Amino acid sequence: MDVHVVDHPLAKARLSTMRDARTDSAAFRAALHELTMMLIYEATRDAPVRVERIHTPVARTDGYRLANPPLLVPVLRAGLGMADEAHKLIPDAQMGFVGLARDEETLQPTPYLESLPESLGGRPVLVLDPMLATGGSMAYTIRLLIDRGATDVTAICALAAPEGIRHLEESGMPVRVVTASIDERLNDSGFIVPGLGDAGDRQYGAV
Ligand SMILES: O=P(O)(O)OC[C@H]1O[C@H](OP(=O)(O)OP(=O)(O)O)[C@H](O)[C@@H]1O
Ligand SMILES: O=c1cc[nH]c(=O)[nH]1
Ligand SMILES: [Mg+2]
Repeated sequence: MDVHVVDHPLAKARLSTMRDARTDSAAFRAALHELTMMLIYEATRDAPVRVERIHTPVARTDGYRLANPPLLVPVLRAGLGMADEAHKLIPDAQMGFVGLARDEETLQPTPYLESLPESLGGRPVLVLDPMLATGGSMAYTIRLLIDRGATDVTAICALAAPEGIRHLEESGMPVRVVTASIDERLNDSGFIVPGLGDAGDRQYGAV
């Protein structure tokens, strides 16, 4: 499985702001927005482009646009904080939504929303979720996408735990991971260490 760690100094700075327990919700959301831009930028580096002739005020030249804009799929709640920034970079993208809440005891994802196009054959998909912990939520989401015919899926995560990467690898599903860090481990409560806490709560408040 292809795992790409975006360890650019500017990405590290945004991630450090998110990790810092003193960062308030507004600053956390702002740092996640900026980090999302960097992750999407890297994730689409090799995306095929369509070339068309355009006119500058001075001359004719080649213009470029994405040949096959991806479907963006934020995983609610925490992934919502990545949706608008990803959409700004790829304005032609369609967006689907998946809502999952991890059970605090079993750590299994409980689904509460699924709004996805019926058929995804031939379409790249970018799944947006800041946290890849046990990998259960991401694996659940990717399964929904594969069941609709997706074969080109990229998980865009601010942070990943080694356990989550291993989970996706062992699932055998066709997925690539783009993240700003692979942290040390999960703790006994399934939180990423050192991590940043609960990404949903830090953006929107505790539920
Ligand atoms: O890899 P996993 O062990 O499945 O954990 C990761 C999931 O946990 C968080 O969501 P959470 O369930 O806390 O929901 P929230 O976004 O509403 O806070 C996070 O945004 C992921 O979706
Ligand atoms: O550390 C973690 C693990 C799962 N979900 C989060 O929001 N944070
Ligand atoms: Mg949460």
